[in-house]
Amino acid sequence: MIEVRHLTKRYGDTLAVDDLNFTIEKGRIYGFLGPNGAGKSTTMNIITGYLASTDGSVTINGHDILEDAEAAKKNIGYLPELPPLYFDMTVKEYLAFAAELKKIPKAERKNQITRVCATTKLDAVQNRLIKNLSKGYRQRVGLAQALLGSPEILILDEPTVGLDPKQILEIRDLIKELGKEHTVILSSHILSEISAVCDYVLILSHGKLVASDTLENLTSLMQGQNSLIVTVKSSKEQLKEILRGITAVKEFHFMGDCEEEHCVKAEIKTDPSSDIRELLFYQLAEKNLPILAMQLVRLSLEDIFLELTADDQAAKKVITGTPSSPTENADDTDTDTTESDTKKGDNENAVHM
Ligand SMILES: Nc1ncnc2c1ncn2[C@@H]1O[C@H](COP(=O)(O)OP(=O)(O)OP(=O)(O)O)[C@@H](O)[C@H]1O
Repeated sequence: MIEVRHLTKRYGDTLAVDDLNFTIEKGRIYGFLGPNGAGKSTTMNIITGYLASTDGSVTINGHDILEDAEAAKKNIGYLPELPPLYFDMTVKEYLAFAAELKKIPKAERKNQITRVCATTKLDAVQNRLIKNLSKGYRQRVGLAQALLGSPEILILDEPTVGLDPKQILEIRDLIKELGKEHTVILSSHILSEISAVCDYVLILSHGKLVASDTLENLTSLMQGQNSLIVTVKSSKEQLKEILRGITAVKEFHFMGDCEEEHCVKAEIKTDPSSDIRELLFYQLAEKNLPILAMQLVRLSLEDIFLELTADDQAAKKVITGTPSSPTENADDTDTDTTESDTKKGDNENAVHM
């Protein structure tokens, strides 16, 4: 439906969008997630034909957004971050004006305006000046404008920014409703927003795509990134020997100083499906090495989002498609640990946290 290939945008020296590739399929609500400045608005402006790319292509239902702009744009309804509303017009006047700009045939305009006002629940304020509407209602006017012409795809840039909590819930409900009839792409820098509304997530960081998957898969992938933090009364060598013998241990590293004497603290990463707590307990007990503390840490969607978008390293960790995709980072980025180790004979490609 939408094919984005090698999309790149430079503003002078700033690389705002860096070789993006993704496909948007019909009938889903896509979340475009990333911190401020990640390149979300730039990408949306290019997809909707408001901005030219430096390189790469965007096709919408087979129509190139630059070469076949009119046919491509017919498929898209766009709500920009700052909708271009005319405050001195009434809602009805503004929608009539927008319908004309979209070249909707005159005979169809009235019906279309009635329909979009009903969908966005604007009936009661149709004759009010836009400047007298609340921000939530102005956002509905922007949405109504996007719905004119019955486009298959709706692209909404930060649709809830600046709204109060009640208005946010109302707009989210409206977007979910619209998702039943349209393919929706929604950008946000708020994770909870994406989790509440979308079923597929594209995470952008520094202009690059760092994750692309269903919300369900991303969540299970994240749950797979469990780690265990243990404090054991032993030497590093003794604990290393035991951890190297447990197949489910993918990697481990020693953490800072222990409060107790003669003990070590380590963070251990395991296979997604394995819980090694009991096994570790018995093996340590067999060697007379008491466990002083053990804590299972499950990463939340938020932790992963922060990890993926935190810094330039994020661009090297790409998660796409399946929950089993590797998330290894080949760089040694350990900063707050005193020593690190990986399984399988300190494989140079293996990673620690
Ligand atoms: N017209 C412009 N001229 C120069 N640099 C720009 C321009 N527009 C955006 N940028 C830069 O491009 C990068 C991406 O910006 P963009 O607005 O696309 O990000 P975003 O993810 O939408 O962020 P936000 O949520 O803050 O809108 C940023 O570094 C921004 O400063």
